[in-house]
Amino acid sequence: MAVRTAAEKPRGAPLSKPQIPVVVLAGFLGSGKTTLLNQLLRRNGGNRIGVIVNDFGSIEIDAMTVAGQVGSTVSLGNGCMCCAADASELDEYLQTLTRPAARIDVIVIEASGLAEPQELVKMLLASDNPRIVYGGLVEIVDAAEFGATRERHPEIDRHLAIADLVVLNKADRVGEAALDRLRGTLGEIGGGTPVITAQYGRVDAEVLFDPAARPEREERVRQLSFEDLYADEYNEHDHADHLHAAYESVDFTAQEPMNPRRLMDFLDTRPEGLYRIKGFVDFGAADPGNRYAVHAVGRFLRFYPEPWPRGAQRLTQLVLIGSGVDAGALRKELEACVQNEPQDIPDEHSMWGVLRFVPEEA
Ligand SMILES: Nc1nc2c(ncn2[C@@H]2O[C@H](COP(=O)(O)OP(=O)(O)OP(=O)(O)O)[C@@H](O)[C@H]2O)c(=O)[nH]1
Repeated sequence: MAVRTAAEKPRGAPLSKPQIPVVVLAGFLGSGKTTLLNQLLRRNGGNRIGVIVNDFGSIEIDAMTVAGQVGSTVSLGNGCMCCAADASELDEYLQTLTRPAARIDVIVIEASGLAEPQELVKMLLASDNPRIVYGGLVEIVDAAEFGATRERHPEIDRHLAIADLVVLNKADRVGEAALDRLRGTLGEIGGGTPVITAQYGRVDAEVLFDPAARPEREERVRQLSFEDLYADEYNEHDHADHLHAAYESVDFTAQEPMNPRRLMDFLDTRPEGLYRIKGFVDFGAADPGNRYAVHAVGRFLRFYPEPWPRGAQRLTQLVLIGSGVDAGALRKELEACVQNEPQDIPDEHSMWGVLRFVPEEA
C-alpha cells in the first residue's frame, strides 16, 4: 500500500482572498446526493467541509461517526461540520459556518430532492456574507431513472439548464451505449454544461474545490489518516482511473502580461465542458500595481484585484478544470491572449471588460 505525502497532493493556485466556496448539490430523490456528499466528506483533500442539509434527516449522520454536537451544528469525527437548515435559515447557517473559529474551507449545501435549486443559488448570490463565494451548482442525475424522472418531472430540464456541472451517477446500472446517449441528451439540455460520469457518487474532490491550503501544521508531519487509508483501498480495488478520466486539469503559466481584451474574449466564449478556472492574472501596464485573482465556476466569473506581494514574480498562472475539454486547444487559446506585440499595449479602456467582474467590495 502506498502512503501519500503532502508533497504529492495535487497542485493548485489558491485564491488569496479567504473566501469559502459554497457548492450546491441538487438532484431528484434518490439520485445519489447523500452518497456523493458522504464520498466528499471521506475524500476531502484535507479540507474541513461544512455541510448544510436542506431537509433534515437526509444525511446519514450515523455513517459519519458523530464526535460532538454544539447547538445546531454537529462536529463530525473527520473534521466536518453539519447542520440542518430550511432555506430561510440559510444566511444564519452560513454565518455560523464562516466564523473564522470554525476553520471551514468549503461549504456544501445538499438541496432537498424537490427543491428548486435556482432559488438556493439566487440566495447565495444575493448573500451579503463577504466570506463566501459561489462554488457552483452540481446536479446529480440517476442514469437508470433519468428517462422516467424526466417524464414525471419535466422541470428537471430547467434544473439541468442552470447547473454548472452534471454528475451522471449510477453508471453501473446502465450499459456504455445508454451512457453515451444520456451524455448526449444531458449535453443538449444543459447547452454544453460539463457532464461527469460516476458510480456511487465518486467524484474527485478537486473537480469541486481546491486542495486544502494549510500544509504547515496539519499536513507536514501527519499520521496516515482515515482518508489516506480509504483512498488507497479505493485505488486498489476500484480502479481510480475511472475518476481521473472524468475530468482534465490544464496548467497555464505566462511570463508576459495578458491582454485584457483578448483574455475577456476567451472567458466570454469559454469552451463547453470547462467547469472551473482559478489562479492569478498579470495585466501588465493595464494595471501595474495589482494582480487579479480569478475564480470561475460554470458561468460564474469573478476577478479580485490585489496588490502584488512584495518580491512576487510577475506571472500569470491559471488552472483550468473541465470534462471533455481539449487541453492543447485551451493552452493555445490562452497563449494567444499573451501580450507580446508592441501594438498590444493596452489603452485606457482595455480593463473595462475585466472590471465588470470585480465585486464591489473588492
Ligand atoms: N447502483 C447504484 N446505487 C447507487 C449509486 N449511488 C447511490 N446509490 C444508491 O441509491 C440510493 C439513493 O442514494 P442517496 O445518496 O440516498 O440519494 P439522495 O439523492 O440523497 O436521495 P434523497 O435524499 O432521497 O433525495 C441509495 O441506496 C444508494 O446506495 C450508484 O452509483 N449505483
